[in-house]
Amino acid sequence: MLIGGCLAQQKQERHFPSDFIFGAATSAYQVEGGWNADGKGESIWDRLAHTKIQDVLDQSTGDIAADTYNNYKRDVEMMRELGLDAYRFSLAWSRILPDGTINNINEAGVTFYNNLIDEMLKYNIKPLVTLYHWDLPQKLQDLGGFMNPLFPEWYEDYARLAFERFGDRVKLWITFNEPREICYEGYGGYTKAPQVNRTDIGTYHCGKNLILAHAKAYRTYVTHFKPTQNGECGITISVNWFGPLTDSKEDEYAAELRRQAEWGIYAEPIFSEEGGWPKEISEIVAKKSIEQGYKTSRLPEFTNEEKKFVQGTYDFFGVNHYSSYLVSANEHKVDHPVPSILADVDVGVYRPPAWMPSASTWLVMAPNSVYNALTHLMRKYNNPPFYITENGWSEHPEAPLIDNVRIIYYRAALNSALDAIEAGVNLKGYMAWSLLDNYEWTEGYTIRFGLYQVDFESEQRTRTARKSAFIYKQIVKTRVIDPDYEPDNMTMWIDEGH
Ligand SMILES: CCCCCCCCCCCCC/C=C/[C@@H](O)[C@@H](N)CO[C@@H]1O[C@H](CO)[C@H](O)[C@H](O)[C@H]1O
Repeated sequence: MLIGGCLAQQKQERHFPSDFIFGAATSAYQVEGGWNADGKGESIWDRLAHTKIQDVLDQSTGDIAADTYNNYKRDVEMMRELGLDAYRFSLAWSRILPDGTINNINEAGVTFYNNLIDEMLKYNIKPLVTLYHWDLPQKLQDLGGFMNPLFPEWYEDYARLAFERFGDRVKLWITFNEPREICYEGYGGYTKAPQVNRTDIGTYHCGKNLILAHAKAYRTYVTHFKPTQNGECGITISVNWFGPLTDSKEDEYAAELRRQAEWGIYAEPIFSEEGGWPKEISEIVAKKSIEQGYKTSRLPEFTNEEKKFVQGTYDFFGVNHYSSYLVSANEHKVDHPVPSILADVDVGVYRPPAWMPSASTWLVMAPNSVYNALTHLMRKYNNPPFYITENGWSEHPEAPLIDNVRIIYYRAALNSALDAIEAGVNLKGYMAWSLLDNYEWTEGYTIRFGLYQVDFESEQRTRTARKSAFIYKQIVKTRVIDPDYEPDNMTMWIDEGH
């Protein structure tokens, strides 16, 4: 089209599908507070925050956090303001089962989640419920937690109760949030509760028990609940992109090994046609284990029966994606504990300085990040239904409400998601992390991810919409990413019908 003698750039509006689900995400320990309210039992994060306060950057706890336990109606109002289709939150296992076992149900805890779910459904907001988001009942950790071979049975009992009590209204279930953080950081390392730090076997033994627990819960859902409740059940895996630093074969192989270490060991047994652990890392760990004097591999093998039991246990693949890294076979290596999973794969990781840093050391703004991760998973696992269950940008507490960098990040990530959809990725939805500022684990309240700012000094934990909330609201409403959209002001409202 020619206007004034020049070719006018027509805005090529790309739309998200009309049935695409936009939402936001949180987790119980990070937002709820009420750490011991109404019969709730102690979790491993209560224990860490209360006994290892020196390991938390600002010596804070999640005892109150954003006080969602008392402010959930305000949180639902914020979901309405954003016009969300769905909201992802997690159940605190120890709020429902204080000692972790099915013998002692805390009805007050069940009531809290029923109230939250009912308030959301009043306004047609779909609950996307994570059964486990890192806050194991301490009483189960006292028995070994994820290292105990009985863990899959404990977890299946808990999941079954959740399906019984909430499954009439909850149609999207996530068994675990981020096996990597649960196992590698919590059992193979020290950076997450319960800080077991068994670098040699923690990641691997936790990983096997977690995967078996996931499969038990999934099969229980499909057999006993799905026929009447018609919901879907999946798992959320932390899938940041790890690509080769150069196009050399060594770096390509090194990148594949790092992907296997970061998320392949959890995805392959569930989503791959072969099942079981990824071949390359399995062979490496077996060889190194024998060289190191172990009688058997530090990565405990699945039996053929277990492999079959785990394979195909999904209705969708939940992807938590934030950033990318470049992997080298020989450069940028750092010392890792020996033995440990990162020493096993023995590769280097690099991020170009041009990739803008956030407030989180691990999170930088990388080009085509969502596209690279999702198209790789599509090709590797035959394009299962995907939900991006977390994606977001962090800033420091003093950053202004006019959070223009977060807006750049979200627009780039959502454009990359559209690129992935156009490439054929079966992407069904996107959950922004996070609805509101929350307790960022061992970084306490020093890191902020919220579309809504939380004043943690105020009694009522006042929530205030950041500019990014208005931008996200517009994308949710129009299903279009308009790079020029600017809100008229910073006063939030609820659109009719929400
Ligand atoms: C100069 C050094 C260059 C190399 C950098 C070091 C190598 C890093 C190796 C990659 C590590 C990536 C770990 C990142 C994981 C995150 O994606 C994951 N932890 C996100 O978890 C979710 O994060 C949310 C916001 O932080 C929130 O905490 C939520 O509960 C989590 O599910």
